[in-house]
Amino acid sequence: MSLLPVAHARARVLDGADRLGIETVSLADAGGRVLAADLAATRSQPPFPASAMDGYAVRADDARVAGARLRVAGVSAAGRRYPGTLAPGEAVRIFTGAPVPEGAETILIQENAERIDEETVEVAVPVEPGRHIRAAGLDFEEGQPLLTAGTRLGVRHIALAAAMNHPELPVARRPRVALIATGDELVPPGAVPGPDQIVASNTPALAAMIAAAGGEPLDLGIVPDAREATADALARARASGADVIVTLGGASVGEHDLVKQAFGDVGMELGFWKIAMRPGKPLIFGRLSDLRVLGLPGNPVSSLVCALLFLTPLLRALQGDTDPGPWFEPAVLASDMPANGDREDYVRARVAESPTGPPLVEPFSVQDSSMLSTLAVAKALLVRPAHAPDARAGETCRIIRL
Ligand SMILES: Nc1nc2c(c(=O)[nH]1)N[C@H]1C(S)=C(S)[C@@H](COP(=O)(O)OP(=O)(O)OC[C@H]3O[C@@H](n4cnc5c(N)ncnc54)[C@H](O)[C@@H]3O)O[C@H]1N2
Ligand code: MOO
Repeated sequence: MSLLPVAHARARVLDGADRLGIETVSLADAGGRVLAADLAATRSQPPFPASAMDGYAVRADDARVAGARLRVAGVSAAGRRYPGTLAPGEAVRIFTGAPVPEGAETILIQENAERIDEETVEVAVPVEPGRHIRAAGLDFEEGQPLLTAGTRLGVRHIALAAAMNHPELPVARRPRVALIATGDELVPPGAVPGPDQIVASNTPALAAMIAAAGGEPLDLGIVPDAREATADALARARASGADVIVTLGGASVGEHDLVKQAFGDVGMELGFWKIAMRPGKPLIFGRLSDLRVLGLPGNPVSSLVCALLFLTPLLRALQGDTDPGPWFEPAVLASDMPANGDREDYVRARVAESPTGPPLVEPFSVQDSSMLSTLAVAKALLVRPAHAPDARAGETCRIIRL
């Protein structure tokens, strides 16, 4: 049986995935959330012509020659404008961000002026018209649409939204993801493992990945390798209000790999099982009415690589993110690579940046899917397409940054 290609598998997981709902959050809570509506400026910025420098607001004709003396008629400060109109021969002391008074046409910076006394300033270096004045609306105009629905809000977007005077923002509801670890051998971090046991590392890793992708992880603990216990955990996951259920382990073909059967027990419609990917071949995907269910392989690297390629794009799509990833970049092979088999390979690699072109990528020599120590220091996954012929150092390739 030929295995399902990775791109087809991802298309099935993402099929119909759309924003789940909208809620309003304050700017302070908006970081990392996905904007759910287009946002227009409620005001122009700056709302008035503003000085970009500390100095003197003057008429253009009054500042053309060095030595000209002007009468200081008043002060315009940020937040408190000079109320009058500048007459010929007058200057107004002005500060950065302050409204430029009526009649003023340029700003003489204070380094180029000499204050003679309380009432008089002298032009030391002449200044051309229009210097250091920010026109009203230079940054943006009232009504201008500046942020679009589907944008994941970072620091810069929050700054802009605040400047547009939106104290709260409509954002996508966070998808809830129930996590179920399966395996008789697993104990939670911090417990004392028995002689045949290991620490379940996948749940905390997945929880961190889910949170970083804007989701809400719900840890439903570890269940033993038993079909009923797994089906029972799936029922609990459904009852918890999860949007996505993720199981960890038990996806493969051994007698203790019961997840697919348990999915069947609770009525899951199978989307696929087994894909042309290394690591991650036994990945399971299905649907339980509105819920999406991903059965990730238990090997820690397989689990995390599958989550990176399938779960995080799904979570982003469920927030209406217009660019859900994964994101590939060009790179250059630092060493030769053998021909690839029938599974698309995601190879842990080091990356050396190059000042002149794409980065150089160097695969780790050992790629066992149980090894978290190399995953932790890898900077990228090098993507080798299925059936790729052998490749030489210097050839281009694609990577996913970690
Ligand atoms: N005869 C075959 N055997 C296997 C095949 C196959 O096609 N034929 N596929 C292999 C591949 S590829 C993978 S990947 C693994 C995945 O198997 P499972 O999803 O059933 O995973 P488990 O057997 O439950 O566990 C595998 C491995 O990972 C450890 N594990 C499990 N859960 C966790 C966790 N939460 N945290 C840390 N480590 C975990 C577990 O102890 C095992 O060592 O199957 C191959 N076998
Ligand atoms: O595909 Mo498994 O995930 O190779 O180790």
